[in-house]
Amino acid sequence: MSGELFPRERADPAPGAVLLPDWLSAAEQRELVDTCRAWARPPAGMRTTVLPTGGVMSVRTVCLGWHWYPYGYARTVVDGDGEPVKPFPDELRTLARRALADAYGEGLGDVAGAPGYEPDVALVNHYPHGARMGLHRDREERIDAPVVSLSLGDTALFRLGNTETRTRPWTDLELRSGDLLVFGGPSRFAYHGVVRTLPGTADPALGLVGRLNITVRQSGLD
Ligand SMILES: O=C(O)CCC(=O)C(=O)O
Ligand SMILES: [Fe+2]
Repeated sequence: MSGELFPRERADPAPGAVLLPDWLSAAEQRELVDTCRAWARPPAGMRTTVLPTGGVMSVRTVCLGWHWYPYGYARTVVDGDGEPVKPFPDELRTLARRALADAYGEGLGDVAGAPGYEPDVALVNHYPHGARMGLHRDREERIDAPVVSLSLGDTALFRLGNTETRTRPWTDLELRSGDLLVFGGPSRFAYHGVVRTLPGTADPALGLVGRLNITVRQSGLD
């Protein structure tokens, strides 16, 4: 982001987890926000998710490729309008492969599922002011290929925990617009969540109220 005295640096908060700040250019961010708007439109558009406990998630979500619901994947929006999920776009496949190459570099060959990455699902979450996401694991996927996460809009306070428990140790990371976070290898099934977002921190030129997060994944389903 502009106004930084020193460039924000790459971080390796846990084995297999890599944060690349400002990975997306301003133009790429604007384009992705526009594309997310198109994905969010019905049919199979952005919806509110109700958990089996009856709780309502504070983010709103649209899925591509496979529809995530608590807790599984389907080809149609089984907990919404029932329409077929929108296809997983080639542009996200290309972007996610570039993300793994940049995050892991020469170590890519040692990360489970990173060589030959074939992502086929994306979850696009919109965080209005006040939204958060409790600690959870992304575990509806059948394989351990990395998750690629892109952040747009308001800054988030993201908590990366451990694979065993919902409790400490964890590392809190600031995810700003344009940041890339990859979690694969030993971090693939780590607990994680969004503690809060910081309203009004996005560049107004992005034209986005709140925060968007895109996670790209490989489901292992067919
Ligand atoms: O918004 C984020 O940064 C994380 C989203 C997430 O964990 C998920 O969609 O499963
Ligand atoms: Fe997640």
